[in-house]
Amino acid sequence: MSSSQPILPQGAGYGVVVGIGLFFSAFMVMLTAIQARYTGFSPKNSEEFSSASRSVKPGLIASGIVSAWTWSATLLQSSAVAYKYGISGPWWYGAGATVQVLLFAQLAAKLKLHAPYAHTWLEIVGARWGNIAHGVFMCFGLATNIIVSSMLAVGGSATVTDLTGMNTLAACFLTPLGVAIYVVVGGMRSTLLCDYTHTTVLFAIILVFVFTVYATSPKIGSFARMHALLAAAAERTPVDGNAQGSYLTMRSRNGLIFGVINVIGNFATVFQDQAYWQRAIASRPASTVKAYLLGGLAWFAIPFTFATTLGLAAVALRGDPAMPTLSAADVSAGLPASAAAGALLNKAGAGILLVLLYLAVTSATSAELIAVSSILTYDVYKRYINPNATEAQILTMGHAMVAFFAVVIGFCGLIFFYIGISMGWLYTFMGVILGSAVVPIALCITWSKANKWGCISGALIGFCSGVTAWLVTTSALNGGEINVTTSGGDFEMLAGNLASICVGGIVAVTVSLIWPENYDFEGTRAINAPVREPKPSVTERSSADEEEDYEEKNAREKHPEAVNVHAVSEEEENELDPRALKKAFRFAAWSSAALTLVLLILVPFPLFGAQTIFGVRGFTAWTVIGIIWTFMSAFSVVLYPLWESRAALRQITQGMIKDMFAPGTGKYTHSEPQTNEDTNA
Ligand SMILES: NC(N)=O
Repeated sequence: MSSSQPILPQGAGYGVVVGIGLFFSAFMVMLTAIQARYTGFSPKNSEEFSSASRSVKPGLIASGIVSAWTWSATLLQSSAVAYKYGISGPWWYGAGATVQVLLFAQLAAKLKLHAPYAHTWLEIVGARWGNIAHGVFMCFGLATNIIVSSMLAVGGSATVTDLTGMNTLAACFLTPLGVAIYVVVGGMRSTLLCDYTHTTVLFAIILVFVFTVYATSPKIGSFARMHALLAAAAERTPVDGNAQGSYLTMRSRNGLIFGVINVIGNFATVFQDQAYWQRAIASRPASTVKAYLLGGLAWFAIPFTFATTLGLAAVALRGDPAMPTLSAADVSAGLPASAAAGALLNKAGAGILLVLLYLAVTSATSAELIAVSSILTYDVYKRYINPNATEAQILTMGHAMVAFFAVVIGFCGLIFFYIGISMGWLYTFMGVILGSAVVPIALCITWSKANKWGCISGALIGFCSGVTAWLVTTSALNGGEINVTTSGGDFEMLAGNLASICVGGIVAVTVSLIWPENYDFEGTRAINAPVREPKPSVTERSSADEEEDYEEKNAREKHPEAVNVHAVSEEEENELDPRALKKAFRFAAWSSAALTLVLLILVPFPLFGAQTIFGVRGFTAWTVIGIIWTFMSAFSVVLYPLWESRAALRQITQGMIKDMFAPGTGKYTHSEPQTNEDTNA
């Protein structure tokens, strides 16, 4: 790790790692109690625990997407590629991992259309294609969760060790265990609320670094000075493969290679990670597409602006007495950001980076824990072990699996630590073993003609091709030597990623075109579909029914903006109207395709082709656009969720005030009207 002594004491490491876990556990207990008392939602119900009763509004879902998609790598690896390739690194990291979330909006729309009551994406695969497909794709799904969680553990623990000297293994185990406590306590809805608080602090800290680097730091302090320092760094050590060796150009061969790897790897980790399906499942049908488009666009600003700030600062500060020398292994471990934070702001910089990192790690880990718990509960326990499981058994299993996976994450971190695999290596490797299932999974959910055996064989043959291409390229380029270092090269990983996703896609599509299925999705629509009791006829209506109607009418008159629980589910039922969902899908398809074109082609390639080296004005404009984008992101995932939940917040506040002045009167009762926004509380 970096050559200098840790900037913070070990106690700070334990304090943050254990303290954040305990703080959020206490916060969850409080939120859950408030939620149960004033809104009527309680995670003691398994539907509420795993899918927040499918009722969450788009701002909070977008915030949850941003939070789940902000990994340790989002901050550390993006800064590492800025450090290695210059300004193209943050662009390729941000754009190359945003488009998948935008495109996922299409899958989310299809989910609501084809399987509105599913708990997991694997239930859809199982209902359409049976146990073999379910088993094969479950291996890909769980492998995705394990790789992502390991990356969180490995990246987070390397940085906490570097900053504080804390034992890496202790960090690997303590982080997921602390998160497991609050996930078990709160379930999906509270996890989304926790994500919201994490995201809020995350944006605040990123802006602190931005203003430090570009406005107040005596070491950099302006765009012009950063530009001059980057130009001087390129004079001393030109970047191999960049136009004129400059850090200030999008013409970067290795930046582009990283971009391609990034795009492929992140398709796998969105499309086959239950965490993103889970947010679509928790979302209200009418606003799922909006949530994913908003979440994707908001997220882009995090790696782009953070890495354009701290990753470039790490280059600019080379030679500064406070800046440690970074080896290739340090860069692969993602340490440029923490080195720059310490060099700029000393202990304060290191401290806030540590908090930032741990917020990112814990919120992404919470998403992974609840995702794996849902798969193990619904796709293993309920499907294969106890199909007649009761509500209580499902909930107990959900809790147990959260704890189990937290321990698994600790062990994965330990294994990767001992075999010397870093976060950067895992990040570029993920597409090699996961990429082959991307197209088959997308086809299963969206295309009636997708062929079962075409998709299964596509995923398996693509996997073998990816691993073979990766190893053969490693051997060919390194004189037959295959080890962790040689196999982690740019071309080696590029070959494996490309072979995996392309072969998987080509086999699945070709077989499906030759032997098309004609699936009507009736089987997937039936998954967990609620059994509706017919409304009693006028003659069968009891006086209790009439009394209920009378109360409902009264409540509506008193609260015109509110509806009761029955009305909410009626509204949700209306939102499942196929015509509206097909329209939402078309909107998702056009807008996500257009944004993908802009982010991956229209912006980077003209700059790549023109070999432009940014002058001070160009660099300033580039960075200021990132900063403005960051503010807009913060508004949409921090302020917008508050606005859309205003009625629920008012209801909770009123309940608390009532309780304060007349204890016991503020509690939510079933007959009390529940606002639309309650569903977001
Ligand atoms: N979530 C990512 N790829 O940072």
